[in-house]
Amino acid sequence: MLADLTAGALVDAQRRRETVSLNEVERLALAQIPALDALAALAPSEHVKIIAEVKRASPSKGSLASIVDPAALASSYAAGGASAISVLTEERKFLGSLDDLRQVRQAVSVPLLRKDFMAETYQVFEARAAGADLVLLIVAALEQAHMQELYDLATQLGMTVLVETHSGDELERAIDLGAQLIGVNARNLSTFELDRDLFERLTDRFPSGSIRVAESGVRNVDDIRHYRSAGADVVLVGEALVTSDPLVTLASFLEI
Ligand SMILES: O=P(O)(O)OC[C@@H](O)[C@@H](O)c1c[nH]c2ccccc12
Repeated sequence: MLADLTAGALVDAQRRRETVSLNEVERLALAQIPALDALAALAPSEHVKIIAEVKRASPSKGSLASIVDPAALASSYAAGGASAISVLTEERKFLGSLDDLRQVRQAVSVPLLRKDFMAETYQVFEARAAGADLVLLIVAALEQAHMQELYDLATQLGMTVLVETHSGDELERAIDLGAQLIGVNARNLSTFELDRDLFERLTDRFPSGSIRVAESGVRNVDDIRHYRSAGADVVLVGEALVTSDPLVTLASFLEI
């Protein structure tokens, strides 16, 4: 469940911190070339935009794809027209790593999202140091004042935050942060239940000018159409891409 995933991610960050100190990771973050403008890349347009995810496994489904070369997969996502790429860096259940993110950064020039369970400033600096342009903050995992602190740090580092919600109350909290890029995850990260109609129920409550992201549960082009007709500007897709020919699948999605 969500608390365990977050606790595990914090233990792993603590371990890395023994090798790379907070001061050092901050220095590396500030030495990076500036972050790409993800809000521009994901701005509403005539067709739906896709954030394509590098995802080997998940706690709800187990192994999805071996992905020996994340950079090669990301290159085909970019070639196929993905507007941004999400790289899962959580190690325990999603079998990702920061190294995956670094490799992908070398291979593509579209905005990159570090997808992980972020709960301390160290992880935000790490994301930027590894080349991320965006970070994920999950409202259900964070207390508001702490989330604001992480949000503000990411913004100061030039990154964009994708704020993930799973209810109307969480959406309010995302809006209170000042979030401009807001996601609704169809999957409840505590029960792993999927609700593909949740986005549709929340879509009217997004502030005007915000970018609406529908996350999870896409099986095929009909699911993209469903999210799009409910008002999604962007859809975040993992499993359907890693278990198919990503170029073919993306081409069909981007017609919507
Ligand atoms: O593989 P899917 O069902 O297309 O889902 C992708 C993405 O939305 C999902 O991986 C995700 C959404 N929010 C998260 C938070 C943490 C880990 C993973 C996620």
